[in-house]
Amino acid sequence: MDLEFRNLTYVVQSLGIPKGPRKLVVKGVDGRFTSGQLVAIMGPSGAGKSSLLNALSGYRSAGVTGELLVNGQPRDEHLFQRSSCYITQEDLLQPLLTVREAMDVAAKLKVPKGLKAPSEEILQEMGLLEHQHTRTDMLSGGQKKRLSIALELVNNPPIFFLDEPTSGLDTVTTTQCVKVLKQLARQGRTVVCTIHQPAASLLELFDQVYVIADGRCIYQGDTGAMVPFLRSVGLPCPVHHNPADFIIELTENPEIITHLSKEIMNGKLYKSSKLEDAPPQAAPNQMQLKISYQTDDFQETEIILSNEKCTYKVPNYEGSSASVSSLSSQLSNGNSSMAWMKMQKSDTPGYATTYCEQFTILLKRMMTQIIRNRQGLSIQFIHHVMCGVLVGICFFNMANDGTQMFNHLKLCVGLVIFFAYTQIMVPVLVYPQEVKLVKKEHFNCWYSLTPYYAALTVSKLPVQVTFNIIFSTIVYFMAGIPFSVSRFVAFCLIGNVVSLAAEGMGLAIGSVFNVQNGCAIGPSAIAPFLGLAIYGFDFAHEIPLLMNILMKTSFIRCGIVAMVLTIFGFDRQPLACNDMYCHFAKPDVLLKYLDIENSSVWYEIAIMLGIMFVFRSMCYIGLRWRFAT
Ligand SMILES: Nc1ncnc2c1ncn2[C@@H]1O[C@H](COP(=O)(O)OP(=O)(O)OP(=O)(O)O)[C@@H](O)[C@H]1O
Repeated sequence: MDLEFRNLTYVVQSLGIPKGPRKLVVKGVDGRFTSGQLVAIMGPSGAGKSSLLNALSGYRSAGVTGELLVNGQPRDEHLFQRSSCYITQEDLLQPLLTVREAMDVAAKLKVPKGLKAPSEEILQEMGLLEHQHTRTDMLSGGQKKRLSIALELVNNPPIFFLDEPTSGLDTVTTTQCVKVLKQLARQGRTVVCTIHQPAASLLELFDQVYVIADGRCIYQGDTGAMVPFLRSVGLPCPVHHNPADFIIELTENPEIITHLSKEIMNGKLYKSSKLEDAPPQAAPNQMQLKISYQTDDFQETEIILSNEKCTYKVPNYEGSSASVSSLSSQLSNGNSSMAWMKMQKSDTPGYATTYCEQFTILLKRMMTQIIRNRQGLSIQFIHHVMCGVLVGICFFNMANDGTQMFNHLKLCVGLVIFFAYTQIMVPVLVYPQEVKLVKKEHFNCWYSLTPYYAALTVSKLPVQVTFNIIFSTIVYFMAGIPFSVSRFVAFCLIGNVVSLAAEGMGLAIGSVFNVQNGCAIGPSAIAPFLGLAIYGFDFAHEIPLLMNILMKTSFIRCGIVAMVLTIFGFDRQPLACNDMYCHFAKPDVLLKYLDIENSSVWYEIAIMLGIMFVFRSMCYIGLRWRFAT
């Protein structure tokens, strides 16, 4: 597939706020990347390489304007997303799975039922077959990079975008990696990657170079034509100097950037080494270097030479009905686009599998990862048991003592805070990395967000609920709360609902705001809810209406009220009184004193579930919105 862009501009909000200052990072560039070519986007740091790649691939869409054409036709975003893949600079691989398992999950999600993905061949080609039983987190940097490529190869997309695939790799591994990319390109794919400053030997492996500086294109053309171009504009590259180093050194001078950008018409021109290599008599003037593309209609592209015109038909973007025998043969015989067309036949628009299949595959993957995370499980187990025993010791056998009214309240508040803080830490620690991974997989059309979100919620429940029940049981019996089935069930249920609501709040803040910072502020976001809860137990004064309404939004308050109602409700008998007079020995007195005698445990739990639902919906919408921009 040929990719063409015209007057491409990318504007970002410098401070990340909608009405904040804007910065132009890609400045109306043109260019064209053809199938079968390995293209390097080069430039100094901060030039806009990643921004250009993100804009071209669709990984970023907010702030991008300009014309994007695929095979000469305007780009259909959904179709393009399905036909391309984006490999991030960071190796985002699912942890705790072996190479083979990761490949199998990718194949199940990306290849429609009935078609067999050539996982074995791909692993063989990528040199990973002997490491197929190694866990992804144990692989070396180069192997991780090759696995990232292998995972995307299972459905054989015709366009590959890679952001700095060689960063962090040594020279030998870098060369191996670029050779793999070259092989992919030779099989008929369009492979575009950003690269910092390649060595001369590495640069030669690229077919085409696109150099960007200060958001403008300063060179576009065949790799071999770069030095002659620089010579022709009065900037000869010294002999024995690496051309990549030389052109990047030139960008230190803003005037040279302007000069080169004008010469290459900000990417409208393509420098061909064939024309450069042509004998002087075949090039009577320098105009033959200036080639531009014009599309009169969606079927033809005109290449205008100095005074001659040649026209060629572009292949049809929407597809072909040609049948192909087997996918693996297509992989090796180079008919990448055809193979891809065949892979896309599925009942679910946009995805190779149905939502139900996606949910099942993802749930299985998540459960496997949870079970294999022995260290995490052990830490959680010890944490819950230790905290349960400590809380139990603090309030040992107090639950039936009519003189301990304040300690009873402290126990209820303490329990709710424990459940809230324990769960809100989970998004803080895990979510930022998880979101990056999901964004990559979702963007590369592995699955939709809905089944992912459903699987995420369901997969965590068994472990979360089990640990909460362990903690609750220890506290319940150590504190000496009288046993009744309904009281015990409500006691355990409250803990779980509070923790789910707190986790939902952490996820919602993380999704709506920046994921890293959002998750980090999650724990402090509990504080206002706690404040409202404590304010609500103001025995002396009338609570103003506004505060009353705000208090209703505090899931912490709901949790505490439900906890008090559980411990002192359910027809509880009067508490033991070892003093002359115990004002709160009768449970009804305490409930009346707290002004909650008319409330019910199930009502408070229902409100908490409602709040949890709102938080989790916010998280889902926030994620959707983030991924869409
Ligand atoms: N979301 C953003 N908000 C603010 N500035 C941004 C954003 N994205 C990119 N920029 C700015 O745009 C410019 C280009 O960034 P980009 O990451 O594309 O550069 P790069 O050429 O890939 O650099 P490097 O090689 O160092 O990764 C930089 O000055 C960067 O600070």
